Amino acid sequence: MSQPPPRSQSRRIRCVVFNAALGPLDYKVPAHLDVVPGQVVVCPLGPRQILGVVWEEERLPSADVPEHKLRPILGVVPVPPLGAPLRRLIEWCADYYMAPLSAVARMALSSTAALQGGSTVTEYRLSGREPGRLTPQRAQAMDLLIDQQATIRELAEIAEVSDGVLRGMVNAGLLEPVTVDADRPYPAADPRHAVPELTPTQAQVAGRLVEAVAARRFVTFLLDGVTGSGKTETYAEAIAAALEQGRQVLVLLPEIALTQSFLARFEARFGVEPVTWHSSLKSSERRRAWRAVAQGRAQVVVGARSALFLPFAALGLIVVDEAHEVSFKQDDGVRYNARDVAVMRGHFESIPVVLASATPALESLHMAASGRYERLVLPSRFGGAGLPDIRILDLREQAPERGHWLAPPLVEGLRERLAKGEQSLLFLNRRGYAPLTLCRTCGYRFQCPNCSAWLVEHRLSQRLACHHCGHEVPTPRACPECGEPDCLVACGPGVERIADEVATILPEARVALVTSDTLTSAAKAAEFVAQAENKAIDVIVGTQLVTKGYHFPDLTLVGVVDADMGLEGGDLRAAERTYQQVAQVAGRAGRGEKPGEVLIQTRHPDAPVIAALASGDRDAFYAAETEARREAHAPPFGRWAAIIVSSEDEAEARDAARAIGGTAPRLDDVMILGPAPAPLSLLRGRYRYRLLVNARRSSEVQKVIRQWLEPFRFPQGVRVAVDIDPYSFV
Ligand SMILES: Nc1ncnc2c1ncn2[C@@H]1O[C@H](COP(=O)(O)OP(=O)(O)OP(=O)(O)O)[C@@H](O)[C@H]1O
Ligand SMILES: [Zn+2]
Repeated sequence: MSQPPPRSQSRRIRCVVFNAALGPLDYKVPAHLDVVPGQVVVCPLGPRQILGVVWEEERLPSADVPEHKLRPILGVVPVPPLGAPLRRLIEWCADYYMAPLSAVARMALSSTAALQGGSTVTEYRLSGREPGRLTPQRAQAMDLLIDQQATIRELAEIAEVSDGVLRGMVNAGLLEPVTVDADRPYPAADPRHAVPELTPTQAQVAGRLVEAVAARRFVTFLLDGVTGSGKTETYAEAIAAALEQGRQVLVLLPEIALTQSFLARFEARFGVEPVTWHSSLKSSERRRAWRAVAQGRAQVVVGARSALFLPFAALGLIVVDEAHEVSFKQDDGVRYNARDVAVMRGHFESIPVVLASATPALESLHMAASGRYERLVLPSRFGGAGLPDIRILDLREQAPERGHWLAPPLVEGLRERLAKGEQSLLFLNRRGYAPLTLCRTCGYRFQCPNCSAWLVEHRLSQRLACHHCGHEVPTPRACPECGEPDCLVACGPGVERIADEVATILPEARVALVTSDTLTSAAKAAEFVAQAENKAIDVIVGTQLVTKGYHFPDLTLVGVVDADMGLEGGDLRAAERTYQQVAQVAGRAGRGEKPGEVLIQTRHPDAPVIAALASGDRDAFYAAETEARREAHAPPFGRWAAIIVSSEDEAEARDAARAIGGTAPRLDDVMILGPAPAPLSLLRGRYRYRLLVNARRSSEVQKVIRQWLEPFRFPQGVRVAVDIDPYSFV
C-alpha cells in the first residue's frame, strides 16, 4: 500500500471569532504562517477583519465548508497562544453559563492594546506651562488633570471634557506628550522579604497549602478562619512557595476598594506591590499587565473577578479572598460566579485553589462536609485578641429619639469610645441620605422613570438618584406634583443621615463617611485607610464597603444600625447574607489589644439569624439554614436558574414570557415557576418578566433550558437572559 497523499486539510483551521452571533468558522492557513490551537489570529469576514482564536476542530462541531470556499487567515497576533487549560475553562463556562463561546473567549483577550502590538504608548500630562486666560472647559481640565497621565481619551473622561478640548490644549502646549514603554517589567517579588513567624496553628495550615502548591495537584481548600485569625498571613506562605517554584499566583478580591489595603500588606511581606487587574486600569496598564501575565513575567496578580480569564503562562495557585462575597457573581453579560469558575480553573490547570473566608458560603461548607473541599480551620484571633462581645438592642424596647436612628445604648457607647480616644464603626448598607422622598402636602413620591424603584436622596451631591440605572435629578425645592415649596420629607435613613445624626450627638467627633460615593478612587481608599490608622477618624459610618478586610486596632465599637434590612424581600440567601455581613462587620471590632463590643439594632431579636449572631453559634445557624435549604430544594441541594424576558414594550415582554411559559417542559426533576412580573418589573427602561427553574441537583438543567428555548424566535426588541445559579432574585 502506498502512503496517503499529504492532506491539504491539515492547513485548515477552526476559529472562534469575536462575534457572538456567529458560530465557529473555518479558514485556511497560508504557507508562510504556522498556527497552533489557542493562537489569536486575524480572520477575514466579508469585507472586514475580525479577531479569532484557533480551536481544536474536533471540539467544535461545525458545518463542513468545502475546501475551495475557505479564505486564508490574514495574520497571527504576536502573543502567546491561550493555553489548553484556559481553552477548556472557556468551553466549560460557555456550556455551564449558557453563553456564546466567543463571549467567554473575549474575556481572556481583555486588552485590545495588548493585541495591537506597538510597544510604546503616547500618554499626556500637564506641561506646567502657565496658561493665559482659559475657557471654562480648559480651566476645568487644568484642575482635574493635576497628577494625571494617560491617553487623550482617558484624560477626557477624567476631566469631563471632549477629546477636542484636550487636543487643543496639546497644541497650545498646556499638555505634553510622554512616551511610555508599554512592556516595562515589574519589579520582582521576594518570597523571603519579611517572613512572619506563624503561630503553630497557622503554620500547620500554611504547611498544608505549601505542600499542595509543591505537588501541583488540583485541590480546593476552604480556609475557614475567624475574623483577624491571620488568613492573609497564612496563605501568603503558599504564595511564597509558588513564587519559589517560578509559578504565577492569582489572588481574587471582591472589590477594588479592598485592594488598597491588600497592596500595602503584600508589599510589606514581599517587598513590592503585586500586579493589579480591574476595570478602571488605563489601557497602557492593561496592556502591560496582560502581556506580562501571558509571558509569565507577572508573578502575582491581584484582581477583580475578570482576572480569572487572564492567560497565565504558568499559574501555580489561585486564592479567592472573602470567598463568600456575592459580588463575585457577575450579573450581566456572561453571568458567571467567579468563586466557582476559580475552582474550575484550578481543576483544568491542576493547581490548588484556596477559598478564604470567616463566613464561608453555605455551598462551600457543604462541599467541605461532603469531602470535595479540604477544610482548614483557624479557630482564634491572632495575638490573643478575643472575638468581640455581641449585644442585641431591641428597638421596640429601646427606641431611638424621634427622627433619630441610633438607640440610647448605642449613643452611649459612641460617647464612651470618643472619651477614651477609641474608634467606632456604624454600619448601614444603604448609600445616600434617605431611600424615599415624599411630598407632605400631596403625598407625591419620587420614582425613577426607568425603573420600578424610588429615587434615593443624596444630600451631599444634592441629587435624587436611582441606584439601579443611575438616573439622577437635582433635588427640587418644590413638589413637582402640587408645586408646594419646602414640603418634601425624607423617609428612612441612609448612611449620610446617620453621619448627620452622629454629628448632632457628638459635635466634636471626626466622622468619616465610607461608601462607593466617597471612596471613588484608589487614592481616596488609601487616604481613608491612612486616616483611620493614624486615628484621624473617631467614627466611621459606612456601607458593606467597610465590613471586611480592614484592620484598625483601635476600633472597639461596632454598631449595626438595622440588622433587619437584609431580611426583607424574601431572597433565598437573605438570612445567610445577613449573617455574613453582620459577622464580618462585627469582626472589625477589638482586633488589637482592647476588647471589642458589637451592638446590633433589630426589631426581630428572635429571628434565628439574629439569635445566632447574639450567641455566636455559627454552626447552629448554618445547620438550621442548611435544613431550610434542603426543604426548599435550594442550593446546594437543588439548583435554580432564572429566565428573564425583557423588552421596552411591556406587552411584547409579557407575550414573549407567556409563550415561553406555554411550552415549559414537564419533567419529574424540574419545576418551573412563572412567568410573573419580576420584582423589579421595570429596569433601565425595560419591562421584565421572570420564570424560575428549580431542578434537582442531578438534572441537566442547562440542556433542558437550551432545548426549551431553542425553537423561539422573538421580535428584535425582546431579550431572553438565562442566569444559572442566580444570586439576584430581582
Ligand atoms: N503570624 C503573624 N505574625 C504577625 N502578625 C500577624 C500574624 N498573623 C496575623 N497577624 C496580624 O493580625 C492581623 C489580622 O490578620 P489578617 O488580617 O490576616 O486576618 P484575617 O483572618 O484575614 O482577617 P479578616 O477575615 O477579618 O480580614 C493583621 O494585622 C496581621 O498582620
Ligand atoms: Zn432607575
